[in-house]
Amino acid sequence: MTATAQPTGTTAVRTLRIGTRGSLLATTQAGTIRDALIAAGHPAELVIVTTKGDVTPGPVQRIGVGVFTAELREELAAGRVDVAVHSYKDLPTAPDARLVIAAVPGREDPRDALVARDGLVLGELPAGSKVGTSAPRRRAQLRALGLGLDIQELRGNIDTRIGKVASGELDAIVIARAGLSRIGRLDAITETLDPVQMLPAPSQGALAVECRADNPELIAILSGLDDAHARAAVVAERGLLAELEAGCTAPVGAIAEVVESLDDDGNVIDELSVRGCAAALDGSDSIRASAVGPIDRAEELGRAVARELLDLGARELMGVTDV
Ligand SMILES: NCc1[nH]cc(CCC(=O)O)c1CC(=O)O
Repeated sequence: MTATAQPTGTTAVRTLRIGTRGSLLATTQAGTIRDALIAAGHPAELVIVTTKGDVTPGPVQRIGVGVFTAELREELAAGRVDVAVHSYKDLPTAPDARLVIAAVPGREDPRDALVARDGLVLGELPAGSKVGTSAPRRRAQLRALGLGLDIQELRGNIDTRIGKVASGELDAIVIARAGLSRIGRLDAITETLDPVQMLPAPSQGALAVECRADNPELIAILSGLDDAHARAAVVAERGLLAELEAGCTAPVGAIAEVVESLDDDGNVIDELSVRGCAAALDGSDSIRASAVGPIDRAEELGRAVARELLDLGARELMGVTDV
């Protein structure tokens, strides 16, 4: 903080306005940031911002990348809110020069989860089972497993999605485990999908805490919420996505994890493991690549995995259209 910063923990502190979407998931996520700021001595409150993604029906790949985050970013850039909390995976890969992601807090489990009727796991679903998901990445990877599943469009908030299994409209859905965790519905999960079968979306389960780039005092306050390992993982996964020139609606999965390895002298050190995949939307093929390297070269590692995917034909594969 600079010498001109207001003293904290006193009555002189202005309440920080945290912009969030109005869904239960979004307000719960933003609520954790509000609570952490208050605990650190910075009064904060939530301000609900309605986004195009909240009011437009239809698949996200048709309404456009950034539908959940663009309005929130405009409110932030215009100074109507001080902080925005996003699901990181909903942000476009292109940076917004007016803003900075001042914190990537500790991340939830990034994996996808299956919510199926009768407690079934993926391998137990009979061919022809109706499985709801509209993310092209999930659709492509599910098809590539060759289980003969009937993949159906699915949107709406988490409760609506789970409700379609409870009502019998669908046999199962695939959804981010993090979302269920945040709203206290882990009980609905019948299987957490191993990344060997289903690689999650780049930055799934992570939050982006954003503010204006011209506010160093606020950046300093928010950086107290940053988790170095979560940030490194997200930087690698997003680097992979950016190198593929793809967005959150592309059939691309990635996961980066901090793992322990031995250095040349036999000492245990933390490294970053990065796995990525690109799949044809029709499930006809999918390719994978991986790398392990220093945590402080996260972006480079992610981009290197992406280049390997490109060498293996990712561009052509991602061009295969839906069936
Ligand atoms: N695109 C919608 C979205 N954005 C963030 C989450 C879940 C929470 C997260 O990944 O952080 C979801 C729902 C889902 O993919 O099932």
